[in-house]
Amino acid sequence: MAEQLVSVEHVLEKYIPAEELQEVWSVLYGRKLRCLELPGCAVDSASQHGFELKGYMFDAASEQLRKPRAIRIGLIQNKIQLPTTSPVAEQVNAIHRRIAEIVEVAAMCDVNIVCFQEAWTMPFAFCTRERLPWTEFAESAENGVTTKFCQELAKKYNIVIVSPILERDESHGETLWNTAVIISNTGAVLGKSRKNHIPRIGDFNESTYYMEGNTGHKVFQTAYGKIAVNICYGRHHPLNWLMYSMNGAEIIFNPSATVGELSESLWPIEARNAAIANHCFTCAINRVGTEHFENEFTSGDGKKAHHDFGYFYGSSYIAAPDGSRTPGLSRVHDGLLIAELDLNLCRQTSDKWNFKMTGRHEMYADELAQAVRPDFQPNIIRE
Ligand SMILES: NC(=O)NCCC(=O)O
Repeated sequence: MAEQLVSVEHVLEKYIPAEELQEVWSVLYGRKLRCLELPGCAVDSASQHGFELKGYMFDAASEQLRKPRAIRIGLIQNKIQLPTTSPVAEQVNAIHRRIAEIVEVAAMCDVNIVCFQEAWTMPFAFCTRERLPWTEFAESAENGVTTKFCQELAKKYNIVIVSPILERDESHGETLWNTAVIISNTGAVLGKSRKNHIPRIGDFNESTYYMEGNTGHKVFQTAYGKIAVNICYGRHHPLNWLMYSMNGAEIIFNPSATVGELSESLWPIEARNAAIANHCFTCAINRVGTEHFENEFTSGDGKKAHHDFGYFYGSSYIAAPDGSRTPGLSRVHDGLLIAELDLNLCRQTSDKWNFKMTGRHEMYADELAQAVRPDFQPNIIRE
């Protein structure tokens, strides 16, 4: 089998002549971002623990009345640590240990907010449709072992943590949800945001496991800025991004689990477009690796029964309101992507492009209200 491409950026850097590379970066990525100088101890630790570490800076123009609002965010992408047949508690513990190593490096780099990938404590077993053992990975958002683990890290490092888990909601008949828990830098659980849109495509048999979210489009005021979480498949829905932005999100995280054949060509477009359209920063995070399941499964799409989803292609990246973006993390390795953002760029870009002012939302609201009615007739004029 041919070796997997590590990243598109590697190929560009290898083959584009140096004198043209800068312009190619600008055309493809908006502008060439400055690299962050990261402390030697962080670089050493990332290399010792075998994960990629990259850092970039999105600056903004200086203003007379507002100070820069520079904060650092970190996105973590990773493989599962143990085979999917290992005992559940061992799998969870092993992933906790891995994430603790990476968060420690984030803290060395003065990261203020860190976000993990979708359903980060478990293999993405929702392809299988089997209940046990996968539903055993579900935990309380308020006091499950993973939330407690994150609370300790948050307090230790004074860091906000976005922790997307499979949630078991004991107050509502043990209902399962796909939920991001937001843990404040004080260690308190600030709240939770559930996945609104559930995929019904290919092997993504997720509706077998959990329900469409009922938490709307919450925005969380953290010590470092206003954040929201649009989980995975929600990135295909422009109105989902829009509503987080309407509630004032300055950064929208998009923790995901998606595979090459299905979505890799959409990946660089969707979160980046959302950053542009909504005058905010967006953060696309995807897991890496291929996860093997003991029992074969099919998905009613004519494909022969198989044991895995295919490869999760990583490529996590951050996009800014002005359309610029970081290079992606690798398609194959665990990694930590750090960016320093000046949040003033959100309003500066909004004042320049005026998408919020020119949005005509009242017109869409009226037309959408009609379009969802059972007696709706499309507005088509015919001769
Ligand atoms: N986890 C998830 O929603 N995946 C769906 C596939 C995709 O949106 O690319």
